Amino acid sequence: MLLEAEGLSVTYGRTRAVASVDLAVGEGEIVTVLGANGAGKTSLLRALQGAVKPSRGRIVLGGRDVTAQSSAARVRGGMVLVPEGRQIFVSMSVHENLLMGAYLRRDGSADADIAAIYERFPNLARRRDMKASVLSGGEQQMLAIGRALVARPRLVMLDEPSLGLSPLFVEQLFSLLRDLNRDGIAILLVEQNTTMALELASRGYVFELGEVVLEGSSDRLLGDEALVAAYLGGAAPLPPPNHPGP
Ligand SMILES: Nc1ncnc2c1ncn2[C@@H]1O[C@H](COP(=O)(O)OP(=O)(O)OP(=O)(O)O)[C@@H](O)[C@H]1O
Repeated sequence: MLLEAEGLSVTYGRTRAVASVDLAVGEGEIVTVLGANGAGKTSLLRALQGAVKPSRGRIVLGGRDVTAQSSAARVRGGMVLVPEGRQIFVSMSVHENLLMGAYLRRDGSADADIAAIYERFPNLARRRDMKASVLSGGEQQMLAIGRALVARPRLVMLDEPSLGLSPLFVEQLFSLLRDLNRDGIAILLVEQNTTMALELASRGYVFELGEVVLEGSSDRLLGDEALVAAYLGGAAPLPPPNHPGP
C-alpha cells in the first residue's frame, strides 16, 4: 500500500472528529471518502497531511512511518493535499503560485514541471502573470491542483474540489483527475458529489461521526441501499402526484 492509516484518531478538546480509522490507498489507486458535513473528512485529510497531530494511531507512507514527520517531509515523501477552499495565494500571480509548489522540492527547480502544468492547463498559461484573485473559481481550483502537481506527488489528496463549481467545470475536474490517475498518480478524494466520486474511484469509505461506517468497492457502495438512502438523496420520498401541497 502507498498510504496506510491505522487506528487514526483526531480530537479537538472533547470532540472526537476522527475515531480509530483504518484506511489505505494503493499505488495508482483512486479512493473516495464520503460523509455528511462534520463527519470528520477534513480532519482526516489534515491529519494525513500533518497539519493536525493525531491523538492516536499511525500513518505509513510508502512503507515508512511518517506520523511524527512534518507536512513538508510528507510532501517530499510524495503526498500532497489540495485543501478545501483551494487556499491559493490570491495576491500572487499564477506563476508565483506554481513556483510555491516547487518550494518544498528537494531540487528546488521545477521549470520543466511548470511548463507541463501550462500545457495541461492552457487557461493558466494565458494568465500566468495575472493575480490569482482574478481567476474564476474553476481556474483557481485548477491552479490549486497545478501547484500540488509541481511537487511531483505519487498521491494527491483533494478536499471537496468540486465545491462551488459549475457543472461544466465539475466535469472538467473529474476528467482531469482521471487523466492524472492514468499518469500513475494515486488519488484520495473527499467529495459531496457522491455518485461522481464513486464512479471515478475504485473504492470508497463512508464516514459518520468520525467513524468508518461503510467501506468497499465503488460498485458495491453504489448498489448499497443504505448508502443510497443516507447519502445519495434517496431518503426523502417524493409526495404522491395528487398531493394537495402546502
Ligand atoms: N479546529 C477545530 N476545532 C474544534 N473542532 C473542530 C475543528 N475542526 C473540526 N472540528 C469539529 O470536528 C468535527 C469534524 O469536522 P470536519 O471538518 O473534519 O468534518 P467534515 O466531514 O470535513 O465536514 P465538512 O464537510 O463540513 O467540511 C466537527 O464536529 C467539527 O465541528
